[in-house]
Amino acid sequence: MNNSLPNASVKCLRDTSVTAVVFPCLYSILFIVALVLNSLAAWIFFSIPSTSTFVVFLKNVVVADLLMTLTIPLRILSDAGVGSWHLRAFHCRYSAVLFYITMYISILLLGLISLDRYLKIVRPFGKCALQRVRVGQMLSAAVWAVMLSLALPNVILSDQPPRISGGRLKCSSMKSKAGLLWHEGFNYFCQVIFWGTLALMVVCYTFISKKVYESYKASKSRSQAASRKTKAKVFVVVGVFFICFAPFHFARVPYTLTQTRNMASHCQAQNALYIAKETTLWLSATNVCLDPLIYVFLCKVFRKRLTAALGPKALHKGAMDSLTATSTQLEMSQIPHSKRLSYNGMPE
Ligand SMILES: Nc1ncnc2c1ncn2[C@@H]1O[C@H](COP(=O)(O)OP(=O)(O)O)[C@@H](O)[C@H]1O
Repeated sequence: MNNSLPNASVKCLRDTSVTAVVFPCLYSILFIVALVLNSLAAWIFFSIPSTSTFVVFLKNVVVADLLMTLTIPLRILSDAGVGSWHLRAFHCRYSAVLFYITMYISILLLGLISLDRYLKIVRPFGKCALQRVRVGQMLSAAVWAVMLSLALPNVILSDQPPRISGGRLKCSSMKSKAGLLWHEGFNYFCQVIFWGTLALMVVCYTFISKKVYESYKASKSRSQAASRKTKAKVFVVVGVFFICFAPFHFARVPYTLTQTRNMASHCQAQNALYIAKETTLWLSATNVCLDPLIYVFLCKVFRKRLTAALGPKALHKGAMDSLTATSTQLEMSQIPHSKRLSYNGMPE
């Protein structure tokens, strides 16, 4: 393996004619929406006591999403080419790393949330170790600690004087040989995190969906349409997760190889892969706006606090009902109360 920065990569100037205009605009919109939604979510969540692992994980997702949102302004300036190369270098070394880590922390936490919902159905009343608040807090802390410490070499090993040869500074040009090696290895590790979490979610939600369907049948519900709708809604969370993150994970591997090995020696191909990576990364980042919707749909306590905060008049009951109807919470009004099983796994 050739661990040195390929000459082709250094010589090939990054074409930023499109990215310098389009991405700052796209990220600006994302920043405003994400800041409003996540600040509101944080304000509500931190008035809710951590009485379940579910709330613990959701609180951690809010913190990760808020941190990720705060890195966006620097990304906007860096993409737009505003400021000196020092700003771009700061983005490469610190801000971009934090952006990626918080993204993967969110992914891991969403995996833990699906596992938690699954356990809630298997043991609605019993408490296994994973359902204890203390264990939830320790697991969340472990996720943060592992991700932060494993990404630290990405910061430390970006210590080379940046090579700017006319075009935009490439983050990989600030890395030593060891830095490039770690960057590539850590990116493979992140691929495992994403595809592993996706597999876990598919298994958990398939099981949840099956249980919800059985719950319908047991109630001898006449509404087959409602049952079908329920099953479809169950997959909304997994579907959104896949659509947001999968394209980036397909684009990331070949792009990383252009950074670390002599792959795609054609400059045009390198630029195309860069644009593909940037576009799909923006799509992944939109997840920071979608997570707050999950809180509304899945977390009853959150929904109650939100309604109270916005005031009963401000949020018309009809509007709230339609929100709940499109939710994945799957409250089953046709089912006798004693047999109801909601998507969030709790007998309502
Ligand atoms: N999955 C990841 N986790 C943590 N840091 C990452 C990850 N992927 C890339 N990085 C770091 O983020 C910075 C920007 O990387 P990258 O987006 O590949 O560069 P560029 O903007 O030049 O395409 C680099 O320091 C890189 O090591």
